[in-house]
Amino acid sequence: MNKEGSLSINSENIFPIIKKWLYSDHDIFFRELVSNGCDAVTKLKKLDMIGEYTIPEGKELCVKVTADAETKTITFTDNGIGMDANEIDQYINQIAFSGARDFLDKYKDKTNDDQIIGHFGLGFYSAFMVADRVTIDSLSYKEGAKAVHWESDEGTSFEMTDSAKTEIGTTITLYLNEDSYEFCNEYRAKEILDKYCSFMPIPIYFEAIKTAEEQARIDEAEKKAKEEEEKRKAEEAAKKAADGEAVEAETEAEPTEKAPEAPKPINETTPLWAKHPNECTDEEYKEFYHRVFHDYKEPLFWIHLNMDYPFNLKGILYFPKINTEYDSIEGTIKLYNNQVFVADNIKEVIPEFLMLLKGVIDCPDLPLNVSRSALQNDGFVKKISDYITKKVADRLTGMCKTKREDYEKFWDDINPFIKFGVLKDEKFAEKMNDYIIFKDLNGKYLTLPDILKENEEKHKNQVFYVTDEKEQSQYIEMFKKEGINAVLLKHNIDAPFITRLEQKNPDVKFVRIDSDLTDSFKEETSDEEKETLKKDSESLTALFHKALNNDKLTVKAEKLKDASMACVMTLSEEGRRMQEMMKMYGMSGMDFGTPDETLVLNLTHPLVQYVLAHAEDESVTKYCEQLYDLAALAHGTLSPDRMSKFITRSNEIMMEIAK
Ligand SMILES: Nc1ncnc2c1ncn2[C@@H]1O[C@H](COP(=O)(O)OP(=O)(O)OP(=O)(O)O)[C@@H](O)[C@H]1O
Repeated sequence: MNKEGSLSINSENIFPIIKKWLYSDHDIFFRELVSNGCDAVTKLKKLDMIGEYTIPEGKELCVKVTADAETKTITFTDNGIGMDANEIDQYINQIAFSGARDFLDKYKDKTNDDQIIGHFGLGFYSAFMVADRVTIDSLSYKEGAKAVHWESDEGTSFEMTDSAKTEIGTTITLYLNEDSYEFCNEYRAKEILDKYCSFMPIPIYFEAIKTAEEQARIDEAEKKAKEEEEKRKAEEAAKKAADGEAVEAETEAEPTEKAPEAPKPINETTPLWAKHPNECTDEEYKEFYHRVFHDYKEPLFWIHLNMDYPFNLKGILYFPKINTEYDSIEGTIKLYNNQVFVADNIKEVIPEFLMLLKGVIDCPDLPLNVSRSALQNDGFVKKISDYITKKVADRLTGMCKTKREDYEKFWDDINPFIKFGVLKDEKFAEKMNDYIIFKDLNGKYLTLPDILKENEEKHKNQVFYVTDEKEQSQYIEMFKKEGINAVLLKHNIDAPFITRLEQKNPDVKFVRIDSDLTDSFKEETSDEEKETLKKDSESLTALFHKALNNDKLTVKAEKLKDASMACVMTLSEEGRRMQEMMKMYGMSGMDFGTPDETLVLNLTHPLVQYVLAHAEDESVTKYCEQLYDLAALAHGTLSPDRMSKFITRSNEIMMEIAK
């Protein structure tokens, strides 16, 4: 047999397009060719099942990939169904190439922003991304079939002749072009196979052949190591002999040559997600998590998705443990199509907030050979995404209802995720509404209605919160002394989250613990005293403005119950939130001035009384500066300049005491 033909593809048009398309993932040819091999094996197994073919006893059907760094080739061999000359003509010469051409025609004008998900659909043709010359040797399972050799240079014309292949199946050989030699490197090839093929349904074996030079280097190193070991032993024996110790003849038998271990497939043909949840143990879930996500920490818990109808979807979503409250949370959702890896974090299919989790989703029904924008508008895809969201919400609310202890235990880790979900997804928000809890100053968890009820009497519809336990410790102490509760809201997500809560509950107001001093902290004052307070406030304001050379600072005099505190700084809630928002939108480089600070001076404290009584003294400036800095320090840090002045001044004050 000898057949030649033209594939009627204009390489000048097509190659630049393909190269552009696959610029970032040239490596997908591994996936396409290995999965073609798996398909061929699956088909043969089906024929065996329906009695049209009998797989010889003991024969393992598999795919073998060999990366040969010496000859710069990669071969993909399967012992599946095989193809005869007609089939190659039909599937490769016509369908494969026309398929690739259709694909390119359809997408050549699209920009990179609208990429095809995972580049599905290029199939066999993707081999030409990395190889100038590709050959196929195939023997069909059909009785009396003749083996065929097919080859093509550049992918534009082909030649078909007889092949010497004797085993049923197909071998595809890629003669890599110079730009693509990296793919026959053992480690690179293995890395790509791990990425795409780790869970394909047929065993895949990998073999690497080193270059002659590499092999010679390895042999040389082994020889050297052996010689050194022998030299060491001889020296040891000589030393013992010199010391008069009897030198025992080496009784140890030479280690018997170990039989070489049978090669192991690189993949797991039945991944955990494909099993029924009842058949999986906690240990298996954890092991899978560590292995797939390279996260040494234990996951908190997981959700096994297992759906057959109305669409087929399987997967496992893990809630990861977050290292510290400052960790940015970034998950990975790996998308598979029938155990073939497609890509990570496809936001068109997986709701954005779920991308903070780690997990795998396998959905064979997904239309993957379409562009991203098409996926986004696809009703079916929307259903999938809604289903996943619902499952996650059900699991969380279920846990809150029946295992409240667990829910509270996980809350610190999972709350940023839930809050992000509430902000991003209205349906999720609706479901989670009654299951948002808040940790209070005593470490107890309360719902919003619980907190409002607690505060009903003195602070109706107000929720006090802490964002930083260290910086706000002075206020926490005050709150605790007065028996007023507050909740911890320490994550970045909390700022937009409480804004949302306020929008949804217009009566409720969240105020940070340091934003104001409510009447609860002040002594009761008669009208007369109020008058004096007002006057004192005015005098102190004038005094501090002059001393600090700052007219803008708001100064207030109060009679606080806690007599041990001379002064406190408060920051207006609104001003602070506004500033935080600016920061979040990346406008932090701009100067927005200090947020509305108020220096509250405690008139029950002797120091404040002293300042008031000695307004004319020269030393009073120092007192004012020191009080102002102390109030600011209790609330965070000072600027470097202010800090050095503070230290110098503190030393001076101590020197005065020492006099
Ligand atoms: N290793 C193989 N063994 C048997 N048949 C094969 C093999 N590789 C390819 N084929 C045949 O060639 C056809 C075309 O392959 P190609 O990879 O281009 O597209 P596909 O696998 O059908 O689709 P896609 O890869 O886009 O999902 C296949 O459908 C199959 O019939």
